[in-house]
Amino acid sequence: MTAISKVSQFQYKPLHKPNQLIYGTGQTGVITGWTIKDAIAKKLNPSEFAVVGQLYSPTRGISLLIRNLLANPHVRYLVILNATKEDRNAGSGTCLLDFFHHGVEEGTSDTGRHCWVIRSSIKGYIDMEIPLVILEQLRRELSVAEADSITQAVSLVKSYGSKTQEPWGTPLEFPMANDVGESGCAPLKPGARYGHRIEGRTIAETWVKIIHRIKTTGTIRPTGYDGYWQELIDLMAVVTEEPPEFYFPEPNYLPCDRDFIQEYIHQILDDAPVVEGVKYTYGQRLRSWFKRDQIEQVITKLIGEIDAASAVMSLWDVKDHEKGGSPCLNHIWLRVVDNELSLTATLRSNDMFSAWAANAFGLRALQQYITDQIGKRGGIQLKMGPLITVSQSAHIYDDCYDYANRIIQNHYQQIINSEQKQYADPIGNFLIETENNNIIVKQTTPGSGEVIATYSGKNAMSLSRKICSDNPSIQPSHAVYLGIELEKAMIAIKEDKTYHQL
Ligand SMILES: O=c1ccn([C@H]2C[C@H](O)[C@@H](COP(=O)(O)O)O2)c(=O)[nH]1
Repeated sequence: MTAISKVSQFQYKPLHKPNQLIYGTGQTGVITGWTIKDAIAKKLNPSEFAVVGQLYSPTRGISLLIRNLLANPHVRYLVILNATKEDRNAGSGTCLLDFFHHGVEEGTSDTGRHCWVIRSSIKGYIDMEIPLVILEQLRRELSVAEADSITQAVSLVKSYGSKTQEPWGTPLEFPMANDVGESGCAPLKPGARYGHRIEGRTIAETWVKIIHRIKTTGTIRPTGYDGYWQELIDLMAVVTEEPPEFYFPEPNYLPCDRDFIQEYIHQILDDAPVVEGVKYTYGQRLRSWFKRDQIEQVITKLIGEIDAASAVMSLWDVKDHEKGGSPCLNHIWLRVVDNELSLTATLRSNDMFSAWAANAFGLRALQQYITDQIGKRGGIQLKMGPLITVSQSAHIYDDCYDYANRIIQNHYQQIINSEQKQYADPIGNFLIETENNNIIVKQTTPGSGEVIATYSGKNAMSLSRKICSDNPSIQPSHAVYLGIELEKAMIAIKEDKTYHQL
């Protein structure tokens, strides 16, 4: 191809995942894995890149990426960032590089779908609807480079940005098989669609539980962005003990890191000028959009009236219906109970895999700021209460399913096991004894062990049912344990043996 001398502006037109990409007007596509796409985009001028996106899944994501590249033949360069351990673990960048270096062969996916299989040690598939000759052409026409750090990726993009080339062909689009996205990822278990409650000590722990809940019982629905997501409606997450310095697991399996969060917190706490074409920031909505500083308002409100149930901040503007890109975080409410300040945030739409953790860290920083300011200015020393998020559409996009499944596989059971060992059911404990051929159950408070209810009877099933109906929020593992113990007590009475609670 001949280089053209005039500076060109290209518009990237994605066929898939438009909402998850960052666009520029250049000719270089930048692909990251776990590294947040914004982390690289913010170091570039939009004229230097065509698109920046995160590729999570070699088995589903690469095919969509290739479809997008075929629809945008002005993209002549690719920079694939394989920077972190998580990027390399995921393997999607490596598999994509292998596609360009070694090509594909005909085969079947793990679920038996006929497809192109990438010649790579990592499983990666491309839809059969794309002809081989086109894939071969794409491999020839694009210059592909791997970067092992953000700095290297940025300098590669900048070096490509200085060259301008003609598009290698005309945009191409290929049919999608109907089953893409919907089949093979049906919820594993039936369950309620509305109003789940999840609690965890830290954001990291709560996140794993959220991912598990949505992946196992969420409903699969079209996203409106050429894809599918799995969704629960009105999912409440309660984070009880996130430490002030924030907890990041080692190695960090969250889709955000400390550096990203340090930057992100400013978007929530600090005002930002309104710039045409630039989306809202939460800080702007809170500090100035409505011509009021709402953060200041709630601090003043609570100092003046610590029991106020009206410490509200609103981010939704009624004009948001008139244009796209409305804020996902809409309402924040603060409440002081027993000298602790809780913060409840309502998000109309929440990407629980990629965005929730960052949203939660940002909100926790806001909660900390308000707690500190009430202390400093009002002399009222409050403890940090829980952070509560209510995610109305709580979803996981289909291109994150592979990662989500891996997170569940690697971390979920461990978290549940350690929780179950703590026997910390907020409804308290049950002390079981037998007396005169009766089972006696005393319910005690979790803290001081004060007896708050006594149940007695001969039948384990009736007693279990009564206790569960009186305590509907009993933890499932606690209920199971209770049932087993009551049954053992009943058998001991029948066989005239001594019963000891375990
Ligand atoms: O702070 C944010 C901002 C965005 N999103 C996600 C939710 C949706 O998946 C998508 C926004 O899409 P719309 O609802 O605006 O179309 O981004 C979040 O989860 N948190």
